[in-house]
Amino acid sequence: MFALIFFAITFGFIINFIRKFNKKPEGLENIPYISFISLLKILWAYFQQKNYDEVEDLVQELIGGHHDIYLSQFGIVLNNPEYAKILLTESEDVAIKYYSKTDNVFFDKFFGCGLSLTNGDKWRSTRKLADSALNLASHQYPEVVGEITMDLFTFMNPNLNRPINIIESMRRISIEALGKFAFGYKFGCLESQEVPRLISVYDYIVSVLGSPFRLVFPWISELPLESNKKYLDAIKEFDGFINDIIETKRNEMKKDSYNATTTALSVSLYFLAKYPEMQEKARAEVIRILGNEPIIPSLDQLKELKYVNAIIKETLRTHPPTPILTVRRLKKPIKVGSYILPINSTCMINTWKIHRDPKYWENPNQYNPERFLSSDEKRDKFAWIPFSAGPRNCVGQNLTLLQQRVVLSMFHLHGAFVDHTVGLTAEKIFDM
Ligand code: HEM
Repeated sequence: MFALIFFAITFGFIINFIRKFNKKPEGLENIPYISFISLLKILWAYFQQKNYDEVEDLVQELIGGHHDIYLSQFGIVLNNPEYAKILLTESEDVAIKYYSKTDNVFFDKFFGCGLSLTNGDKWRSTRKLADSALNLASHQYPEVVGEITMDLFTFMNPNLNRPINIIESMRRISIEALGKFAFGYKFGCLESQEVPRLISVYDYIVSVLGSPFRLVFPWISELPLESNKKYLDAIKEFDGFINDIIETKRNEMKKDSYNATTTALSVSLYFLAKYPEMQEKARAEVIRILGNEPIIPSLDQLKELKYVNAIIKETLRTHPPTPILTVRRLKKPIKVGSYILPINSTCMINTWKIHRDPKYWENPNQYNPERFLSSDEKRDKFAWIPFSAGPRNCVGQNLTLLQQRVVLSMFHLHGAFVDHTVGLTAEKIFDM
């Protein structure tokens, strides 16, 4: 009897839980909706390690085709450049960046209160400082990245005619560039094949943070589990390490910024290896502007590399490292198209979908840098937003673009490279 009552209560609790989560919020009835059950299907797809494109196709199937807007358990997702423009250009009085106080202990513990996570006066003053510091320093950045790329070639030299792991190499460059630039510190990633301890700790933290289950059930992080303790210890170790390098710069850097540059560079190199005709065209441009000697390009020379730049832009279009961006909480209702989004809504922008919208991009799934070369580009400015836009756009945009131009051009000067991979795709690199 007792067991029966227990079973009935538990069953009732589960049904109530599902009904509560499945219910569409009031005021948003006209927006296509991903129910809790559908969300479980999406989680299942993640669990099966489906790539980003496949998950997006599943979302589309679940909401019955392409929609400019849909509602999920995490908030309202905008898939349209005009809607993105409205949200991204709103002031803080209307749409506030929604990270500053999450309920996710795990997230807050790692990201602390750095520039990307603050709002109001604190954000304004830090952003002003960061903008001018990065602007000033960006003149030296090509030299910094160039020297590190030379170090990479020396590091690779013994294995020159053997396949190299390009993602690992780009990662080593990006970490060293960040270390040298931000802290004047050498991590030693280009001295030994071993992955430095700091990096393996960082990878572990990111893998826990990225777990879809923790996103859906954030309370898991509050439980007294061994895995939670391990995570908190890893953060202590990571922060301790950074503190040891230099105390004051700790919170100024966006801790995941080097990852985005690594992904972008790896995807570009993958496509260049896959399409030799593009590689040839890029190499011809690099040799025309830099000559045939292994040199570090100057800022002026980098500006002239139009085709290399188009490759970088096309990669950031097809594989934007932040595919869903800018979570905002509405402090006042806003109107996008025919929809009124109510106060307190959580909104985000689906850059991945916007970058592949056939209304703005011809053959959107085709990798084609040429589309960025034509001078009569009439496309909506908000159809290409890998760095977001408006006041909260990426502060490191110029820096990463410089780094990518330097590395790609120096790779072309170093020699031809071919695709040695079997079954690797840009999607797989992107999901790594
Ligand atoms: C390919 C490389 C990169 C991409 C695609 C990228 C993308 C982005 C995006 C989309 C945002 C807005 C995020 C949001 O609102 O949700 C952002 C913000 C930010 N990024 Fe980047 N980023 C890159 C590299 C970097 C680098 C190298 C740095 C550091 C030097 C950096 C520092 C920041 C900071 C501090 C913010 C927050 C700005 C603010 O809130 O005012 N990023 N980035």
